Amino acid sequence: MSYPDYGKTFALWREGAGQSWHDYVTHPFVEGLRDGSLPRASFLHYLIQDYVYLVHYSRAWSLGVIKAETQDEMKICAGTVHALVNHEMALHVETCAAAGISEEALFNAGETTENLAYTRYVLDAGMQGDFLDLMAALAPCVLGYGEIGARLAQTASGDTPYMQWIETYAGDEYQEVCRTAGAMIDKAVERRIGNDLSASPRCEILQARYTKATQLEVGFWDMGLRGQ
Ligand SMILES: Cc1ncc(C[n+]2csc(CCO)c2C)c(N)n1
Repeated sequence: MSYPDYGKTFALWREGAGQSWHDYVTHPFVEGLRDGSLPRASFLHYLIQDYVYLVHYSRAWSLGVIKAETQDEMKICAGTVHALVNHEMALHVETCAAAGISEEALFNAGETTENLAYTRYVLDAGMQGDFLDLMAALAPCVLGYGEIGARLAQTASGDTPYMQWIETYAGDEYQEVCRTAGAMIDKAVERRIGNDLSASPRCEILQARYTKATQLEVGFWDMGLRGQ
């Protein structure tokens, strides 16, 4: 099956991540969302951890504002921080509130090791490196959920209780976010490396960051499944 077009850097990194990418986007947790078999307790466990994830993930996009070299990069990073803190997290708060879990409980939830490993890895990639190192570690999250949403919208059972989750990521608004992020990454590569990333000495390390973040996404789904 084809995948969405989020630009040429995404296509290269996605291909380079190979089996890890496949494991991420077709994980049993994702299949459980698609066919509705995912236990509610697993979903809630995932959502609570994901709230904490988004706190640190927002910090990583804030680092993007610091590492940006153009106005366009700065605007997109600042806009993403705003969207995360004021909108994306609200979705988690709403769903958890309906299950009797308060925002304070979410903010103070104990962080699992898989969760901590992922976000601190991304932050460290950004602190050690430049804007591209940070983007390579951030990209699997943004673009992976876009690809997952687009696929699930076409194949999900009509009666899955997770349709709202699927529609959030499959919807035009989120797909546009992915295209904008993909185009911004292509421009950032062009500016710092030129038009042939695969021939650059930086290619290997950027790919390693992208692949590692992808594997940490797989670990995050595994963690979600354990919350049954
Ligand atoms: C573990 C984990 N990975 C990816 C996402 C997806 N995601 C995180 S922030 C965001 C908005 C755009 O930056 C999206 C789609 C998630 N929620 N949790």
